[in-house]
Amino acid sequence: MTFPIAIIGTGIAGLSAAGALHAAGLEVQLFDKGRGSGGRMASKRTEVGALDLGAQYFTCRDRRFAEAVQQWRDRGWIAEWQPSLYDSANGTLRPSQDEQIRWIGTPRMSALTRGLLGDMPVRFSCRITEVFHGKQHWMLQDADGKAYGPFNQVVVATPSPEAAQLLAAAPKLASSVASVAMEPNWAVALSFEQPLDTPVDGCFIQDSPLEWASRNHGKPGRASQPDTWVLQANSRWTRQYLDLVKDQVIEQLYGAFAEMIGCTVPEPVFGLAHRWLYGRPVGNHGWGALADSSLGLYACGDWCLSGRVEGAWLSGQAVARKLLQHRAS
Ligand SMILES: Cc1cc2nc3c(=O)[nH]c(=O)nc-3n(C[C@H](O)[C@H](O)[C@H](O)COP(=O)(O)OP(=O)(O)OC[C@H]3O[C@@H](n4cnc5c(N)ncnc54)[C@H](O)[C@@H]3O)c2cc1C
Ligand SMILES: NC(=O)C1=CN([C@@H]2O[C@H](COP(=O)(O)OP(=O)(O)OC[C@H]3O[C@@H](n4cnc5c(N)ncnc54)[C@H](OP(=O)(O)O)[C@@H]3O)[C@@H](O)[C@H]2O)CC=C1
Repeated sequence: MTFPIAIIGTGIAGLSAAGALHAAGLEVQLFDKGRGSGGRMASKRTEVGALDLGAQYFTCRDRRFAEAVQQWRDRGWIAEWQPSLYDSANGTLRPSQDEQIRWIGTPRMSALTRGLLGDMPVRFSCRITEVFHGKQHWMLQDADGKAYGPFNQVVVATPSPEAAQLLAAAPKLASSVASVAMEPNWAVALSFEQPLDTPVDGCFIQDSPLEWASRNHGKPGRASQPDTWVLQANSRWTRQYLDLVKDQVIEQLYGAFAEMIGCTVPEPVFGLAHRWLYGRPVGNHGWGALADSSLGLYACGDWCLSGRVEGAWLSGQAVARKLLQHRAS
């Protein structure tokens, strides 16, 4: 008997895998602990509009990814962002324009994952805590003790530390997954009553607690928002202040931003902090995806390739290929 394939995680990796399996005629069932899709590409809805607190944009180097990106653009899910780019090092702010094409979801980052999800079946606000073998097939259990299944295969598309726990039924696979550590990042959004008097749309930052700052409302589709900026702390600073209360994180990163941006920065009228506990994988791996195909357990995510949107999407494609090849063999 055939049962659906469970996919845990509706970030870009999980949705890439789900789309490829669905296109191959297989039935999938998605789960996510979040209230919507996107994971680290999600946008937070706030009183000042939807804010991209995770991925800021994505670039495209792989030919297969380039084809998908063109389709997404044609469907209106993404648009090219042409920021006025700067860099800041040793307190010096300089223009740093380049030729790179940068894409963003429009009118918010999560528009892309909403589009990819389409009408595939999904259960949100459902934190899976266990993947276990029933009589013959895989079952899932959530944090409330509710069971789901049976499933023929399970694809775990979460950050590596969460995936390692879910894959405990395949110890060798779980130990490979657990070998990829992930670094945290604090992200802060600040809104100002009047637009800041600066030409900067995005800035790569060194020698500061911050590594990136960008004008959220300057991105395509977000013009109706007040002047809102997203600031991202580097992993070193984040590790040091991992448990700082949010108000203090906002205050400190506001201070670092005001020092860096080179114009008067009034008190913000809105501030929000978000901690990404598993923001960025340490190192790049050329794995594509990992699996114990004989057991029917699979894993994908940015941590299998590069810690970027493109790496996550490619990993989702790789896991789907592995699964389809095993079914065909
Ligand atoms: C602050 C920040 C800035 C970034 N900026 C960029 C950028 O500018 N450009 C770029 O290319 N990349 C950027 N990245 C990286 C990019 O966001 C990721 O590489 C990519 O989104 C990862 O996708 P994923 O599907 O592998 O994982 P995720 O997006 O993390 O998706 C995993 C999903 O699994 C769900 N999940 C986890 N555990 C469970 C569970 N137990 N049960 C159910 N669901 C679960 C989560 O809710 C999540 O939706 C950034 C990341 C961060 C944190
Ligand atoms: N958890 C995380 O915070 C996290 C952040 N990530 C950031 O994602 C972007 C995307 O990386 P990608 O390789 O797709 O884009 P870029 O080519 O734009 O940037 C790569 C790095 O190259 C430097 N860079 C690029 N353009 C410029 C420029 N015009 N001026 C100066 N520097 C530029 C910059 O690195 P450094 O700051 O010099 O170290 C870019 O970071 C990228 O910003 C990641 O930091 C990815 C994953 C997780």
